[in-house]
Amino acid sequence: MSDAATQKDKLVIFDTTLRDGEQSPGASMTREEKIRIAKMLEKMRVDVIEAGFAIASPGDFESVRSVAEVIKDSTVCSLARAVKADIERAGEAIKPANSGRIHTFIATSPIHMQYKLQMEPEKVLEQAVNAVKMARNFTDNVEFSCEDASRSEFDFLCRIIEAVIDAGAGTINLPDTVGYGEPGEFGAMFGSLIKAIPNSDKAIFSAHCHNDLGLAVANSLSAVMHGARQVECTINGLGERAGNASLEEIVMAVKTRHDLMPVTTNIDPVHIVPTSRLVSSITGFPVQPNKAIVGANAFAHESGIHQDGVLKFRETYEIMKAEDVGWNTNKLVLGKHSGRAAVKARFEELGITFDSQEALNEAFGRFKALADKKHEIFDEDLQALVGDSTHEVKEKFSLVGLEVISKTGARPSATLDLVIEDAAVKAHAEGSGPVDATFKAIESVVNSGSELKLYSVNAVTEGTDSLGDVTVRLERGGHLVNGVGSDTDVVVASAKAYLDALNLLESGVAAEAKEGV
Ligand SMILES: CC(=O)SCCNC(=O)CCNC(=O)[C@H](O)C(C)(C)COP(=O)(O)OP(=O)(O)OC[C@H]1O[C@@H](n2cnc3c(N)ncnc32)[C@H](O)[C@@H]1OP(=O)(O)O
Ligand SMILES: CC(C)C(=O)C(=O)O
Ligand SMILES: [Mg+2]
Repeated sequence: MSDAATQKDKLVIFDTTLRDGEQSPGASMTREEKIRIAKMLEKMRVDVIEAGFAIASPGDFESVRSVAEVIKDSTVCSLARAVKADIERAGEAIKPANSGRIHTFIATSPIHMQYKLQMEPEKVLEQAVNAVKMARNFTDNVEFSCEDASRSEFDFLCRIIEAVIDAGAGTINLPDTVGYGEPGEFGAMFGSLIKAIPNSDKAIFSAHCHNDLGLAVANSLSAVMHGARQVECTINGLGERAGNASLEEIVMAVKTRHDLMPVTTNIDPVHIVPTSRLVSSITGFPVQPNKAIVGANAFAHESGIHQDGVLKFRETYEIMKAEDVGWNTNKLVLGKHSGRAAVKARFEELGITFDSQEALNEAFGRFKALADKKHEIFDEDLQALVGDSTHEVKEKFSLVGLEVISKTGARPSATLDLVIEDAAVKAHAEGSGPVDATFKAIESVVNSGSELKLYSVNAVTEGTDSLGDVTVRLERGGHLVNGVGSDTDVVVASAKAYLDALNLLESGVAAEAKEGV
């Protein structure tokens, strides 16, 4: 019986990212990559790291061996079929480990025994017992798995489990190999087996669930509620087909719902997000934004009502703390669903305050108009929004509408609807590009007599839907002005910046007054 068997409230976390996770098509890892991940798992205080399947290839043997050499605080494990060659190879690979485990398995379901193994149940039982005994020659930490346990017959499970415990297995793993289990039924299987098997108290029972029906975590938790004290899981739920149960979800579920599952893990959850990122970058498997715990949106709120709640009292909409699992902070994403409370709070964080409710309302109106055009409003967008509205300048010229035609092989043209001193004016011109055509069209009706000294455009945030921030510097009679304009359409932003500069010229505002724009 292993130590953990004596700690009834300790849940052993067995990570199989490096073995079952690696079985995801396309997720193969090199020895160095496995070592990097193993070190993070050790830092996170994972109890058992299944580092590979030593017989699979010389490379996998080396990986398991190297992980066994460098990892000091976690148990390092290799998988092995219930055959001599596999067990010897696994034993050799884990030899350098401070604490090494051999995990041997054989299928116990009628369908696997008949069609895959082509073995009679009695032969399977005999081979399982021999495998466990053989493994015990290398280590006293032996785990035995009844592959496809959820489709196996209860009486046969009872017989084989009792026999392998007697043969020296300290952990009995019951995998839902094909993700067929349902939480009620899967959990009940644990409860019934633990009750029925006379020597069940000599071993830790373990759940290993796959996600074919999206039930891997639910099945694992149900097993825990029925007596399982080890769960096998992977970072980001990586694994064969639809994946394995995700480590981060199980650990945080057990922690958050301790009222329902009175068990504790050794895991330090603050390393969860960095480990998730490392696994994702090594395997090239991205984490979906809405993935629990480690997805980019897991602690992000865009809705005004939620943001208002979180600002007043975080727990209104958060059951965990972002910082506890390794995020810097939770995130109030500003977008079209946001309300005044979140927008005002963000402005204040940027050092922008409003003298009156009207001023806030005006900025908020501009924010909503921009949010209708852009998915996410970033800090730079907010700064540009306010910058766009802070000059105390008489608006002699303003833009109503703009149409540009830009066709390959044809000269671009721009048609603008302007208001000049309260009168509607149409302007049209061609140019060497759409911006040039726009500026020429404005000049065709304004005749400002100014000279363009500088034109610059910046995408102030990332992404193709980002806000274009344009600066236009005009000079007339030694008088320099910097006009600015922001829009998701850079030609519109350019027209706004040009008209802003003309308004500044008309108002006599000097460029120095707006330096730093
Ligand atoms: C549910 C799981 O995740 S199980 C783990 C799955 N992971 C892997 O298979 C990855 C690594 N595997 C490999 O590299 C290879 O399959 C190896 C090296 C293990 C075996 O390769 P091969 O000898 O060429 O056999 P192959 O893979 O074609 O077939 C598997 C053989 O193992 C037998 N077998 C399968 N499971 C077991 C078991 N647990 N115990 C004993 N024999 C088993 C099969 O019946 C089959 O035997 P047969 O060749 O007599 O028909
Ligand atoms: C080898 C076993 C534990 C396995 O991965 C499974 O049955 O899914
Ligand atoms: Mg598996």
